[in-house]
Amino acid sequence: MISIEQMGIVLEALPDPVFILSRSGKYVAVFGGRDARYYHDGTGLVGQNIADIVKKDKADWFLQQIELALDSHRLLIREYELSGADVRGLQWTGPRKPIWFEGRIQALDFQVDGEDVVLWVASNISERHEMEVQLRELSDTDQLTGLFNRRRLELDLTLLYEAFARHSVPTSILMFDLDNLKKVNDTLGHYAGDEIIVAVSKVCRSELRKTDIACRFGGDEFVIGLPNIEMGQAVQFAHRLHECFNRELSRLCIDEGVSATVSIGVATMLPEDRSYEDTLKRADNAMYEAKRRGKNRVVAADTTAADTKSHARRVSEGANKAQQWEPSQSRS
Ligand SMILES: Nc1nc2c(ncn2[C@@H]2O[C@H](COP(=O)(O)OP(=O)(O)OP(=O)(O)O)[C@@H](O)[C@H]2O)c(=O)[nH]1
Repeated sequence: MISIEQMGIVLEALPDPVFILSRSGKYVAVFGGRDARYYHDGTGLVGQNIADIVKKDKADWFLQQIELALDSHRLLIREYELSGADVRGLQWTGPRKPIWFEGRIQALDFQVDGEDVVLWVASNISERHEMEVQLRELSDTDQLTGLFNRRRLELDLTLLYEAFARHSVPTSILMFDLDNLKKVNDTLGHYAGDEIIVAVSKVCRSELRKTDIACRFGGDEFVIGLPNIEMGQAVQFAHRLHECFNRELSRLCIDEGVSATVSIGVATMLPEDRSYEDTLKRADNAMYEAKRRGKNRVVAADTTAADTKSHARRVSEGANKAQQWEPSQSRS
């Protein structure tokens, strides 16, 4: 049999800190978690209330989890970030960086001072979390350019479409494709082609806002999502981008007779659109219209309601009617 004293030693030896917290957020007891490489010493928290030592939004979140665990009587598992600096009164001996925790929260079948209590085991999962973030970034990123890949674009455009449909946030899409990349590859080699793809993505990165989404759609095709941008602004932006592309690509000193340019199609989300794919399709059509008209240009898709309604028919007929932007059309 383990004695009460031995039980106390076992609790203190627990590698992860274990808190007993009351429904109102009082730290009733703290055990274990003594390794300062992973945890701050929490013994000073006993007797304090979470609402008095942690910022309000975080304290509210903790209280909510305690409530949930008590009401459901089921084990709750939650991940959260907390820094030593977030908690008033902690001794500054633990990790300097914010810690990612996995909290396991379980209701206990007894009360302390007339209050329900939970057991809260807090495990430091910072390394695992960092790895998960890196993995997520890798699975979202195109290897050659560092831009987002198609998978991530689809997720982000879905969110932009929801913001457009629910809150009427104007949103535009640019689709562009390199001109003559095959000839560059065939004449100057695949690395020269890669260089062009990378140069174009660098221009995207330097010209876009943080909230814009740039993606390599595949091969030599790219897509840019522009939240809060209406058609006129999108067309203006596309022209600016086009100039930057030309400037950058001409600096690459491609041999005479072999040069890469860019054809851009522009479309904006319309109330008739059922999903972002409708908008993307119009941008794609406009891009092919740019190719058809001789490449190296910007073409804006039709945006009038009548044109939009007949869009599907035009596409199925292969007519691809699109407008080329003239400065007078701009609505900056
Ligand atoms: N160097 C390089 N080439 C690629 C890459 N991905 C796709 N390509 C090439 O890009 C070309 C894309 O095909 P197309 O768009 O029909 O070729 P294009 O010469 O640009 O034709 P236009 O768009 O009509 O001007 C193909 O030759 C692909 O092999 C890549 O990652 N690196």
